[in-house]
Amino acid sequence: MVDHSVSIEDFTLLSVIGKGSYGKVLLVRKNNTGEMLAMKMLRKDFIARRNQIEHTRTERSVLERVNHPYIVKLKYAFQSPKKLYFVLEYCPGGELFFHLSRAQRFDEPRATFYAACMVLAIEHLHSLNIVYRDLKPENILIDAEGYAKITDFGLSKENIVDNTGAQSFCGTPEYLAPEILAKQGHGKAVDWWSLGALIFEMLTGLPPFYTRDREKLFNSILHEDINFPSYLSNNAKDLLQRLFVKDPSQRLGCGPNDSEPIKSHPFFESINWGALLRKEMRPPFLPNLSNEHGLNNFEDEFKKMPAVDSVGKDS
Ligand SMILES: O=C(Nc1cccc(C(F)(F)F)c1)C1CCN(c2ncnc3[nH]cnc23)CC1
Repeated sequence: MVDHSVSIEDFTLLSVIGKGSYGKVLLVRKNNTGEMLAMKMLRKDFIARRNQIEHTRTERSVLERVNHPYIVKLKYAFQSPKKLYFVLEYCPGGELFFHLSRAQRFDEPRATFYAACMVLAIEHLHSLNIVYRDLKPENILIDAEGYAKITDFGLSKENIVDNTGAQSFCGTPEYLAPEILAKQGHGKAVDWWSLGALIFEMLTGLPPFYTRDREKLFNSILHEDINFPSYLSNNAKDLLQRLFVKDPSQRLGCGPNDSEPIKSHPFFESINWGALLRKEMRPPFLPNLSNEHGLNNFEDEFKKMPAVDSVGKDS
């Protein structure tokens, strides 16, 4: 269970690793154990203004009871008059997005490995009747051994949408399933669509249906078929075709066995699912941790910011 009895004094703030207008993420050390952790600080007024209290509370309560090797653990949660603090396990490998943008694209074994970690994480959330909805490279982190984990949802940067309404969908829409855009509600099948979008982007370097024009993007997600680069393997193309089915009831993974037909697809033939769940499969890439605490795996723009207990302007 998450410990609520700690306070900011129990931590030494070391470096900024993520920042937005309403919050930031710091690399911190827990003073009594020396443990390195990621502390997410959010401004209450910002969340309240966007009536995200309920959303944040439910997401947090979800996170508190989830324990899985490929889901970032929430270790501590506490608050001050103005702020909420969530202390999560630290992944020194940084965001998957950081590595994907530098590598342009991943080879199939690497993409398959990260996708398989995500299949197990999503399968676990679905077993708790939780739909993740937010699978995208920025929400996937690499731990010290090179395994991929999904980060805390509901508190991630995209989930607190601005209330202009213009951005009525959370964050970048590339991975949104058609049924979300068509406002037909969304069940577990949306996560399998997003898995397809993640695999596509890891193998090609671009999200599916990539266009700068938001309107065209929505229309193509809703109505167009995806075209696959010729270098994709037949297994990859076949799996992606079955995940990019617009009708969620016909999509792979939407049946009563949820992830089973996905795990048994030839694209994942190299994965020993039991071994992976026990973290006994060797990751394809070891993050470079030479620089202290792996900070080389985070954007430079954050590192020059002061690591202080303040968020936003009026704090
Ligand atoms: O949250 C992030 N950035 C970000 C960007 C804008 C706004 C905000 C918010 F306002 F919510 F604070 C956050 C990133 C994702 C989480 N990050 C983690 N890195 C390492 N270990 C981790 N363990 C858990 N998370 C991480 C890297 C940073």
